[in-house]
Amino acid sequence: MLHKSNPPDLLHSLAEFTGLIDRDDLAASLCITLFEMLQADVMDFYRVTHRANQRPELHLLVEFDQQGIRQHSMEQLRAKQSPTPHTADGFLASALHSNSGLLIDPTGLRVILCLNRQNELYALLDFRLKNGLSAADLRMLQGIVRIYENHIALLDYGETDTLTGLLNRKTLERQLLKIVSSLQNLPSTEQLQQLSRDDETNYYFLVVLDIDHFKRVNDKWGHLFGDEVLLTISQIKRQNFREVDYLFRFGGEEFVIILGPQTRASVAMALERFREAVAQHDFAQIGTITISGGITDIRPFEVLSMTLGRADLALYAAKEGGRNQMLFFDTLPESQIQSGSEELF
Ligand SMILES: Nc1nc2c(ncn2[C@@H]2O[C@H](COP(=O)(O)OP(=O)(O)OP(=O)(O)O)[C@@H](O)[C@H]2O)c(=O)[nH]1
Repeated sequence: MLHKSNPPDLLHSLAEFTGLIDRDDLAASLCITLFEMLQADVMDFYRVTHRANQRPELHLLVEFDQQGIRQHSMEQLRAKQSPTPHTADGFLASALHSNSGLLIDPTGLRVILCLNRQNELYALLDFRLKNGLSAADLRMLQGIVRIYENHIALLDYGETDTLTGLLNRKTLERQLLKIVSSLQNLPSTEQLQQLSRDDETNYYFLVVLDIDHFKRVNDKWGHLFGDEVLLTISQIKRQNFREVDYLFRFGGEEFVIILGPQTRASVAMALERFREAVAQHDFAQIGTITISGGITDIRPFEVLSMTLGRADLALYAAKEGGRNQMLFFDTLPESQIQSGSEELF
């Protein structure tokens, strides 16, 4: 039985969460709405991530019980270097593989809601109740889930670039801010501030990518062909990176990727694989296209323009050095950094 059956209160809660644009805040707000509405003992919100040919992974983002609410973000979980997915018990595991929107265990006191995004499982809400739910309660729950899913779809629409479907520039600023904030709360902040990078530690990296001689493509084949190249490269990018990597179209023919936390070597490997996949792709009529990239680590206490500035310097060096290559900022000679920094910072 619904604990809070007062429609104005429920409407107020719904209005609150549809006013939010941050997905972590949205998850917490949904939990608060439902926790207040149901006679729940415990409520857990899991984000589900997918990788090609692997089982979906669960990440516990919100825990709510009689002690209160504990909220985590994907960035916090990753920055703590504990991206280890949550181990699912039997009921959670069955929810991961079911197409149903709602699962109720035989006692009627444990319920899992499946939240979808673009026909893919996006999150699971697992709650334990004091009393079972009536048919009317279930319909109400399903309605709230649909409002949440529609809101996520609208947020996606506002955060993506229409041509490529990648995240847009506005979203990059917000995402970087979240990562930088999660880094500055770590005990190892000092080490992350140091300029030199070791091979074993995991860092976040930002990469700026630029299509080589793209103007020639537009000039020779026209903008429609140019747009097709942008689209194809975005698709190759999606196939080569994980769902948890952030892929942005920064503007025109420039792309940004945020990777991590991972080692320098694994970033180099992923980017090399992507560079090769583009270089080996046969672009209809046009033939071969290559890309260049500049890579830098993301440091605590810095703003986007500083991170981008370092990556841009490395990209510039990659172009100067013959294109079709990815360069780390910290491999540039001091003279190149000095002269570039004067222009950029
Ligand atoms: N088709 C298409 N072209 C775009 C878009 N945005 C930017 N461009 C084109 O991208 C080209 C960028 O050219 P430049 O910055 O001069 O550099 P480039 O030819 O790529 O050469 P390098 O970067 O030095 O290798 C210009 O011709 C822009 O018009 C877009 O959305 N669609």
